[in-house]
Amino acid sequence: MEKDLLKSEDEPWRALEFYSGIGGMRYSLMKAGVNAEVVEAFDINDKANDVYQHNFGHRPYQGNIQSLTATELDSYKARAWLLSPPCQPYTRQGLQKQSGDARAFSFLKLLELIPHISQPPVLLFMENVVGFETSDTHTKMIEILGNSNYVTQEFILSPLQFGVPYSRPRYFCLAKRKPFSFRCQLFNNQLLWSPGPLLGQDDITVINKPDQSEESWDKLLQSCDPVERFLEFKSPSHQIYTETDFLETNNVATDSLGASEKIAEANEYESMDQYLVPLSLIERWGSAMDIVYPDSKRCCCFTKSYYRYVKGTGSLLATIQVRFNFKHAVIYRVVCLELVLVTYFLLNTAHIYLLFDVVFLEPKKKGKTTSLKEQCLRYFTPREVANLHSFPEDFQFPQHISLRQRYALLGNGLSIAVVAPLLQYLFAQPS
Ligand SMILES: C[S@@+](CC[C@H](N)C(=O)[O-])C[C@H]1O[C@@H](n2cnc3c(N)ncnc32)[C@H](O)[C@@H]1O
Repeated sequence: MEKDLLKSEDEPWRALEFYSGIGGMRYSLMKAGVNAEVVEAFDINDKANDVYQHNFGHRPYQGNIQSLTATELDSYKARAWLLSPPCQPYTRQGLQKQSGDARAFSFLKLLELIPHISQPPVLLFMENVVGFETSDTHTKMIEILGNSNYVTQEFILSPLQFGVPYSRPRYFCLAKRKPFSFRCQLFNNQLLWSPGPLLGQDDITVINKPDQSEESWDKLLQSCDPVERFLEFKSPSHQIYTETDFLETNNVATDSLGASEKIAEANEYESMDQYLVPLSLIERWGSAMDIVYPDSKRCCCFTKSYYRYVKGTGSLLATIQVRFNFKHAVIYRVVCLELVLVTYFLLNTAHIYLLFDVVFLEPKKKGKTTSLKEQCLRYFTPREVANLHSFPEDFQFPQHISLRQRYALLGNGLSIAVVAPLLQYLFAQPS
């Protein structure tokens, strides 16, 4: 084995975390339990860096990754690179300018530096949106990695495949520099849609695209926990701190200065009011909303525009379950019809026509919007989105990060439930 690839067994892998955001990759590395340390993280966004610093006690290098040089990268002596570059150049909703999009330049620059680094990384892990795998950036990445002696295995996986009721399929590229190799080499240079290899299933059938039949979809969803397990507020009632509650729970002397500011602060994030979906939005966008219930086994991907827009940015939670299904509709009409007939025989008056209207027209008038209004729709809270991204309980936002910023940072993030086993698989050495 080349001298520069060697490291003693108990020496941790030195890793660089590019596009570190709020630290999803670092949490995944911790969760994976591999012997690795992040020696530097890089992000241009100061708010993301505030959150990172708050949780890890280290402020990432704040600057444009595009301006890093081969000499600077060499100086970290890092053997593993973890990257989650911007997704916008490849998203279906975007312009799909791919390598022509300025937001792709820094990643392309890093790739181009690899052949010029005296000790290029031994392990490389990259995350992006589905769509990246057909882009010209992907072609370029595979070409550079191939020419630089790497072997790759690629995956498209979603938290749903790991028991989390959250649909967020993402593309992942795992690369190892030869003579390092993957535990199962059958999957070299393949795109896999199954977590099978991560679970030790080395069956060649995992290479096939997933079975999209309703039956296999149902089976997958049934293996997920209900959404309820990820909620911080389980009851529909609003939870607003009173001054006494706050003072009691925080052991604050009643005469202490600044208590009311603290209450206001607590209210800002503890109150449910701010999470309720306004009726005007329900009236306008109700039919386009993705509504889930506490017992649902799936919710939609939260994007960085969640809470700013309701359409296509993530699911909303119905806190009061009023599901008017076919069975209920039949029972409703039978009961009402009996009522009409009884009334007719008892009263035999013109009011009967009015009752007929109620029985037969009311359910039709009850459009989706009406029933949505009754369901007390609310946004998932940032903590709940973090839970669905499998962030640890001790992850926190510093107080000065606004609600919108919290959603935006989380929307850029990744699923630890998916990334941790992938990292475990990448860092494992075949015996
Ligand atoms: C898809 S997000 C990655 C989020 C991260 N994995 C997490 O867990 O939060 C991309 C991140 O890259 C940062 N970024 C984008 N372009 C950059 C550049 N040229 N230099 C440094 N950081 C950049 C953004 O600020 C953003 O935080």
